[in-house]
Amino acid sequence: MGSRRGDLPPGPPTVPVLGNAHIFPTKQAHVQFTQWAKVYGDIYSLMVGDQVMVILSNPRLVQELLDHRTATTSDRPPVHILDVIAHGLVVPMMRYGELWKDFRRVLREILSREACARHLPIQRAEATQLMYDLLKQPENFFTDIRRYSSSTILSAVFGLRCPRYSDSYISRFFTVQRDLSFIVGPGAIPPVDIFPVLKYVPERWASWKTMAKNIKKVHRKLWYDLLDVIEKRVVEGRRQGCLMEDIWDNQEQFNFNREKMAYIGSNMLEAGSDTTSMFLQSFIAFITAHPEVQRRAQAEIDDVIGPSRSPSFEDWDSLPYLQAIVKEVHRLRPITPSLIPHRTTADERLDQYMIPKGSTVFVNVWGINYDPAAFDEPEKFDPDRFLRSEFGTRDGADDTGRRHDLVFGCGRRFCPGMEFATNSLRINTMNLLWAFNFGLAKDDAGKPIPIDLNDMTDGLLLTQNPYKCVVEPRSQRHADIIRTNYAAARGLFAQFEQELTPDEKKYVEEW
Ligand code: HEM
Repeated sequence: MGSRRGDLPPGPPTVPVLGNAHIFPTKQAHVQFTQWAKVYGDIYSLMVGDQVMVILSNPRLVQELLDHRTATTSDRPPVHILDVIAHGLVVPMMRYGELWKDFRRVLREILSREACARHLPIQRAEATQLMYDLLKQPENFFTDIRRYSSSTILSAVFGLRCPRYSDSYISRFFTVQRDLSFIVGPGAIPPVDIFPVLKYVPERWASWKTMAKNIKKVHRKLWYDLLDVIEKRVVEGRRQGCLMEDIWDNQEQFNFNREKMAYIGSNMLEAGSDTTSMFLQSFIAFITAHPEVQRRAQAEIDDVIGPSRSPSFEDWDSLPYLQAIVKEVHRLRPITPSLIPHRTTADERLDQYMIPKGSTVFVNVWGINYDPAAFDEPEKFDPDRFLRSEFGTRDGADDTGRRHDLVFGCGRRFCPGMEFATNSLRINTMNLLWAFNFGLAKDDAGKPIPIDLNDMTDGLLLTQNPYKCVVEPRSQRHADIIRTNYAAARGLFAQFEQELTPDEKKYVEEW
């Protein structure tokens, strides 16, 4: 146990029993994955006990294995704690099989391009509130963005918006997110997936089991409460067109019982909320730290849109420099820098190596995006690289298998929410640059406080840790248009505010 077979991809030396488990990175894994790629190559392996982990750091290899051989590379490694907490109903970590196919079929249908087009009005209206919030409380931009992304998903999925960061559903959701990230994070519970025998330690010696039970209770209560909102609305004839009402209406056709319905809603919320806000938080950090890029993007926006109206969705195609900025932020801050691992269900050969059935495969997006053989000065924030070449790569770079949407995953596990997410990113990046100047905050002595772009979160999802910046409207005219648009959006919001508490309603009236 722990040793590496001769036909596997190379990797760091192993020790008996543990293999490489003792050096498997528990923090910023993508950074270590990238360092090892420099030593062992674009395909290498790690042994964790007797489990094989393969790390791919080259787009051609990713395409060959995960995009082309999807029948045998679409499973996920087991995560016992999610079986306990969520009965295995968390789609991003769900094992490949009939249950996953049932969920995926529904997600494909309700997150299709046409379905997402139906939700554009509320996405736009929520984005208007984001601008309005930034006008009124610019110092809270970090949480304003998080409110935006969660409220947008809650609105589209449950027809239920949260006008405030502290509103009940949204804050219950954030608690659930925090608990879940903690318990699936490194070191929170013993390594039960590597040593399954640990699952059978009685609860009196395994406090993590009590913790998991408590988290499960809070989770299920939230998801079932949200489902009750939908049921009540449908029964009382107050439908408002959200995604969960579609699922409710088609539950037989979808083969969905109450539990599956409760969890599919939660899946969209969990997978779609922080991913979107984290991108926008990184985006603002980069444009604040690079004022010359910000000014040039604003000049482009002014040419196309001007100060007399706010951006419309259709403007996106006329803004090549902004498109290049968004690509560059995706390159430098991929939200999931090692994606979510896939697992093989048959032996596969890749180049000269064997990848045995049951291997866990990580895509080292970070290493691919920071590869000096592909990108000139890969650490540099340089949106122009995407104007010079399709993928931002240097002359003569090998682009086999390279694609813009790798940050959204591979093969059959490709993110089903990409369309929804992309719409949000387009609307908000246009709005933010049209409406505001983002500048460095100043300390008490009036000295600018630089943003440390290397101060990033640790965990499955990657963004900047909270930072300070000054957010100011670009002119009185811009501010007036934001206020007018927010007032106009109130009509649409009303359909999503049926279930607000009296306190929340009062807030909306006074805000
Ligand atoms: C910037 C925003 C987003 C990014 C970067 C992102 C990225 C990803 C990635 C990398 C995966 C894993 C793909 C793989 O395993 O190969 C994934 C899976 C998933 N995403 Fe997204 N996502 C975003 C937004 C969303 C949104 C808005 C939703 C839903 C409304 C969503 C729903 C899901 C679901 C349900 C899965 C699991 C798919 C499966 O395992 O079959 N995501 N996403």
